[in-house]
Amino acid sequence: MIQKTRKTTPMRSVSGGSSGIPPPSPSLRTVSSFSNIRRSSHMRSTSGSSDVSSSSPPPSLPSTGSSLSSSIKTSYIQRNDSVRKISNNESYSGTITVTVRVKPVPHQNKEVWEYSNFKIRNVETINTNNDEYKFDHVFSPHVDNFEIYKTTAIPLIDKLFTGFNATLFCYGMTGSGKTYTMMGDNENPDGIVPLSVSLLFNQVLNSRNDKKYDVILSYLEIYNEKIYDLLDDDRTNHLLTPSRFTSTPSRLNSSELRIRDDLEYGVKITGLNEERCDTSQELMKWIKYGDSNRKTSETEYNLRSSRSHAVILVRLVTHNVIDGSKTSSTLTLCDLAGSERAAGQQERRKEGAFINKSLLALGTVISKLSAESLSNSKHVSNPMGPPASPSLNSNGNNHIPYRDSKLTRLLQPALSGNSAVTTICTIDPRMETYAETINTLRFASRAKNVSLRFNIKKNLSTISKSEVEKDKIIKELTFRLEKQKETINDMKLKSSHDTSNKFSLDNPNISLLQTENSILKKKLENYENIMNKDMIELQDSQMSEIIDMLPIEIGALLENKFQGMESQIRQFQKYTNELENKILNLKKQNRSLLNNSTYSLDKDDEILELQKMLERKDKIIEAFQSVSKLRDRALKPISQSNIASLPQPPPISKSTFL
Ligand SMILES: Nc1ncnc2c1ncn2[C@@H]1O[C@H](COP(=O)(O)OP(=O)(O)OP(=O)(O)O)[C@@H](O)[C@H]1O
Repeated sequence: MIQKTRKTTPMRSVSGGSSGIPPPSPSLRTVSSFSNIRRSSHMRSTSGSSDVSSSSPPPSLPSTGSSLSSSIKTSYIQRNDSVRKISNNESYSGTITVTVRVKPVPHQNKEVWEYSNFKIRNVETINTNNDEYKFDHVFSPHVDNFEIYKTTAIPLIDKLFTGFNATLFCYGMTGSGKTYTMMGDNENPDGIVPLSVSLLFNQVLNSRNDKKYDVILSYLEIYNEKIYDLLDDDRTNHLLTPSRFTSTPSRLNSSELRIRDDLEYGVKITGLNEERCDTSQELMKWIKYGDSNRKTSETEYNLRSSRSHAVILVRLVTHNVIDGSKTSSTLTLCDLAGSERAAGQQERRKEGAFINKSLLALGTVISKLSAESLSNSKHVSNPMGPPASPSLNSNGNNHIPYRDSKLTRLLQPALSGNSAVTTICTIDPRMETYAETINTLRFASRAKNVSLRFNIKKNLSTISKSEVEKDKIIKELTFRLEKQKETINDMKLKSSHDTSNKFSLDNPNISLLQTENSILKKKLENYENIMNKDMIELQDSQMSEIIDMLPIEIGALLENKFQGMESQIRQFQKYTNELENKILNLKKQNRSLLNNSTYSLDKDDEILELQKMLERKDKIIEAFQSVSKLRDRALKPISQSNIASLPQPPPISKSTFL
């Protein structure tokens, strides 16, 4: 495999001196946590000191290349002034902060924000024809990004600096202004993301001397229910083609990342690149680089619509110089893809289906959390009622279907209460989008009910020694594996050019390396399995993902086949049990006849004949069952969503059958 070509700059320690430790391979991927990414592929840090290997974006990207590769990085940025002090065990609890932003429409009367279908009553209230919705803030169309940033993002950055995770996501139909809110546009480039990044670095640079900070960026997208790294170098070469912003799938080289549960951090994304940034400009260049990798195409309502959910993760690691403690908090900024009606083109329809499916999953999660919160608050407000249970909703059902989509899996830690959460719901007020507006308002009002169930905990550094050691082994093995793959490739290449056939493909050196390589691979898998404590669960979820990906007809067919088989097996078991009993009885009778010296061989033949006959009948029953199941299926297709919840068939033991 060809090694990635990302450049590295010399490492520097806190004091500015070089550590002498070689930088990790830029192709190494790390295991990162969504809510609390705990390692950087380009940073090694121990308490009090750190060795940094910084990297710059690939040189092929003109806007990000030269200035970054030449920039000198320091490991920690000194603080000069005070950041609000809070104790380490302080916790925060609250509800999701919900704001609604109405997109301007041409020729709108700027005095009265009244549309044919709804009215902005005041800064907190929207009235539709039938309902009244209350939110934390309602922004009229004339309000600019800066105002929205002040109300929504500044409080989150404050939280971040006091050690809490903070999450902000934009939700709304396609073209309603999510990307505009998050990133701005060419005319107004200041969206929430650049403004927040700038504030964050401002705080870092003006902080007190007793704290040092690392700011580490990851950027991913969820496209068609797959997670991709937007900072992945592998994507650049083939993505920098004219087709980048078309709907042609362009992920030939980039690999899908896996998400897994993690006891400590909620969820982790394996292999996500991390970039340590020292300035807001540097961080924004990486984000722009990631944006250029993001999937966009044209929808009915947006010429350049985001076809993926984009998630920016900015991790702030705070090192307390005085007591040596380390706190890590993550700012998560999500620009979700917009919901839309079915598109004409097949590729687009598929994208739309995935987007709608994941937004539906998010809606369901929010709805369940909302019902749960309301139910709990009723219990709390009624002292005579049953005690509030944080994990049960009004139906006594505590299942929140986070696993129904990658998006909800990613947001699970935040929505389960390990982060302060703000959502900005954007609406396009035109009559033609009324149905979507109502959907968005309903989503927003449910989100408003969600109280973050558990107190949001600060993330003090608690990585165990064994975890660190395992990580180290995995890194080393991965590195060796990559190196050996390279050597094998080199040797193969040489052998194809070498007329003396010194390096022929059956060269023992190559075989030896290949064997060694497969052993390394096994070792690596083994270690990854050890790390991956919930491997079985993951495999289950992978299975259900595969089922989810299947076209609905195949899903329904499989489901019917499955049910048919299940029913047949049950009937077989029952039937053969009866047969066994009959035959046992006959044998008993025969034995007693034998004892009475009246035994006849005819009886044995009768039993055998009976067995054969029953076997034939089994087959007939089986055929009947298949036909009847197929008929049932044709008459009443079963929805795909039932597939996952089907019970497992009873175990079949050979002895059950004759
Ligand atoms: N508040 C606003 N003021 C001015 N222009 C806006 C505003 N909101 C959106 N727009 C413009 O509307 C168009 C669509 O907006 P945007 O791309 O942000 O929508 P979106 O919700 O991200 O859509 P999608 O889900 O399809 O990606 C853009 O040209 C954007 O500049």
